Amino acid sequence: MTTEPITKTPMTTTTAGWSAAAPDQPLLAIQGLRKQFTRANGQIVTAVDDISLSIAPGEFIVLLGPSGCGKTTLLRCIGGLESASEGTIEINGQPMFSAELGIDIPTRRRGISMVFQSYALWPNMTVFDNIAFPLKSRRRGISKAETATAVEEIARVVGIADLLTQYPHHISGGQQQRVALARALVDGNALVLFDEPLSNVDAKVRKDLRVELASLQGKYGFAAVYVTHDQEDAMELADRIVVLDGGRIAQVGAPQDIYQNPSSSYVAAFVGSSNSLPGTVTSATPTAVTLESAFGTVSARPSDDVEPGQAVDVMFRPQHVRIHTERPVGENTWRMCLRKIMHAGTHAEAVLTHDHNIYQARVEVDFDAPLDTDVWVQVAPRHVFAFPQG
Ligand SMILES: Nc1ncnc2c1ncn2[C@@H]1O[C@H](COP(=O)(O)OP(=O)(O)OP(=O)(O)O)[C@@H](O)[C@H]1O
Repeated sequence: MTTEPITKTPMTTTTAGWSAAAPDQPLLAIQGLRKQFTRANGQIVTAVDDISLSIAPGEFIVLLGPSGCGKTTLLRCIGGLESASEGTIEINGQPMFSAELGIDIPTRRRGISMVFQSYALWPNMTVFDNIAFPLKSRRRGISKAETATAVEEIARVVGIADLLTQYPHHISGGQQQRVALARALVDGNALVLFDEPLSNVDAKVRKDLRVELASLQGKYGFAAVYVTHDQEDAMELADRIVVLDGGRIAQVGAPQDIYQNPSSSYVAAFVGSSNSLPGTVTSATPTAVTLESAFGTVSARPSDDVEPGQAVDVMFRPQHVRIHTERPVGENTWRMCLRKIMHAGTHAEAVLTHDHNIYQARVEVDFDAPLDTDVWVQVAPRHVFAFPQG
């Protein structure tokens, strides 16, 4: 597993003309970070558990995982809203936090911007003043004219130039989030933290904002740490996804890499959809894993993590399932009953059952076969994973 940053050349200046980090050093370096909370009943929760991660200038990192896996706590530690219990955080080579050395630089001096799910706009300020706020609160302020230029530029880029005199409660949720985005970007900080910023807007606006966010990042070159439990956000936005499980890193990698080579059944189930059933390994060689399951003998791709006799989760993705009405030649050919076809616009999902268990296969929109009849299902061994159980 790599926790090193990918190489990507960011722009070295941003909206307000600040310099980003040198491309050859990580913008953000986290070492051995741990955060424990004590609940009201005295129970200790380890929300972040020994996380080490480096992020390159201009890199877009998504922290992905189910509720309670520690995404927000990790983000809040980076932002200085939470003090970790152990470990270090450096931004641009400068220590921001060290439990050992007692360093804990306040949020406003970390050189970061934040965008929250709740927008967190000032209700009594116009859109203009909300966006201008970070510039006005700088210790060495900039002139009124420079502020106006910066605000107008970023408002134009995020598509809210006509709303500058409005108050937050007079504009839509999607527009409010654009204001929050503009406020985060106007200062030109090289690192922007996002905490589920799209979860309060409807699906269409979410999609639009996601595309705009990606293009803004391309334009301004800021690095991002983006928290979400939405795998579409993660797949579309991330240079690298960090999948968290119980406060620990389960896997780090480029979206396609994680999708195609998940390291565990936890990751396979969370990134992309998958079918799964239990099995027992009968042989494991450098070229193949063979196992017994409710489907009979199954051939899976090779894995260093399993050995004969081991109980495993057998997993395969719906888009790798082929459905045939006549028995095809080859391995991993199973008889299933076709129960339903669910249409989803560009494709369709066939719902199949075997021994009362449900499996899914992605099919063409025009796929047609009689329901409640038996079909043959085939999955190439290279698309079948065998993961140790647990
Ligand atoms: N202030 C707190 N006091 C006690 N426990 C906390 C506190 N904040 C978070 N936790 C616990 O730490 C763990 C991680 O929480 P965190 O909010 O970071 O998860 P998350 O992945 O962001 O979840 P969600 O997606 O639901 O926001 C959870 O078990 C949570 O209950």
